[in-house]
Amino acid sequence: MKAVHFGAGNIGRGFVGLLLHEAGYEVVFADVADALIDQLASTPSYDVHEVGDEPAVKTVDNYRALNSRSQEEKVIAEIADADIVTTAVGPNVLRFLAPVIAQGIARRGEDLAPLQVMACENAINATDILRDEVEQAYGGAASDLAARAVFANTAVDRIVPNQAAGQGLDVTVETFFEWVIDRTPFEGSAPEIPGATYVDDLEPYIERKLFTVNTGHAAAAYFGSTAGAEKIADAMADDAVAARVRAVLDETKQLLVAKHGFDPAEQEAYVQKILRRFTNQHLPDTVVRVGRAPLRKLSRRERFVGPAAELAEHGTHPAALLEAMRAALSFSAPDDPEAVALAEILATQDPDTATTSITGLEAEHPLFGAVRDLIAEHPVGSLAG
Ligand SMILES: NC(=O)c1ccc[n+]([C@@H]2O[C@H](COP(=O)([O-])OP(=O)(O)OC[C@H]3O[C@@H](n4cnc5c(N)ncnc54)[C@H](O)[C@@H]3O)[C@@H](O)[C@H]2O)c1
Ligand SMILES: O=P(O)(O)OC[C@@H](O)[C@@H](O)[C@H](O)[C@H](O)CO
Repeated sequence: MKAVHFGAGNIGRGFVGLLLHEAGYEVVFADVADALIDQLASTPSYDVHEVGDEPAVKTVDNYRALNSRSQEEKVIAEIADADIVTTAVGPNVLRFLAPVIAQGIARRGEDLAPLQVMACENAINATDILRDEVEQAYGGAASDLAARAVFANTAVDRIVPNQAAGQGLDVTVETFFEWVIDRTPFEGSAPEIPGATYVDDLEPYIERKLFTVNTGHAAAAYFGSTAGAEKIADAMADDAVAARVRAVLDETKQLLVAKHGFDPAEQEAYVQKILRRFTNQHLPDTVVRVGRAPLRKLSRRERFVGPAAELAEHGTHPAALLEAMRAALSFSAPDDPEAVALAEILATQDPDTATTSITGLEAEHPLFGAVRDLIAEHPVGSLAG
């Protein structure tokens, strides 16, 4: 069994690659980072260090590595007879993978089972986004594509920080993980991946994950950054930050319970567990990594505006989520292109225009005015701190 996995970064090596390896797949890592691919190609194994209450070390071997830019033809050939394609590259990068995946699918022999494609990104229905791009790039008929490839949405959860320099290919991760996969597209032939959970309706799970883990995580990063913390665990050790994060998760809990019918006690236990994960002092995770790409995180269907908009539509003023958005608007990370672009938007666009360009909210939306007021705190001509 062979899997082609795009994105040999933190979650690629520390989670998806590991689980596919443990499921018995030979993993072909495809990435554009030259040094990383060279190192993977010349190293027979790497270790995943799980840190926390029950630490463990897992070794990943039986993999190969290709540069998906300079060795594109080889990647296409690998996809042509692979069983699975997975990605962990970031939602905005998926469109760049689509032409390669489409060509690989087009070259598959008629006798092969459909390629199983799963995007493992933090975004609602990331695999649908990838499928739409692959459809556009695919030369043949849509029915032909549907016969050759199956696309399933997933929700992946494991905190994998940026790795220390000098650590080589080894990855430090938390012990917790969850991989929830939509079973329905596979029509009875879902891949056997020990540790993965199959469900018939992914929406509640992906929303619960994104609007609890990622909303809370990003809130901790932005409140923590404002309070001067560098690490997420240190931010959460600040009682004022922890209380504000908790208030944010109270609001998303209200939405998730009302919308998806989660049992309130079960959701509360989920929240508690996640808050504990954020305090893991063994995990060297930073506010800069977790707060990365603030424009993506402040966009319409994402972890802040998504739940806040739905609460506002149902008459609830999402005060804590708005506080988190206020902190996000001031997020300063000079090496993060989106943080720089956000500051530029705030410094150059009037509040109405900036509200639309940052959040995608419609001017008549009940949340628009409250977000506009936050944005108006950054007068045109100033640069966000
Ligand atoms: N790190 C986590 O805790 C975590 C957990 C769950 C989900 N995720 C999601 O997984 C995805 C990846 O996150 P990460 O933390 O591993 O990031 P990362 O930056 O560590 O890894 C991304 C990798 O993708 C590669 N890449 C970029 N463009 C590419 C391209 N065109 N083709 C092939 N490879 C390309 C990069 O070189 C990098 O190695 C994101 O969507 C993230 O939200 C991350
Ligand atoms: O990857 P992002 O930028 O969408 O979000 C940053 C973190 O919140 C995220 O990577 C978490 O560590 C992960 O989603 C945990 O499962």
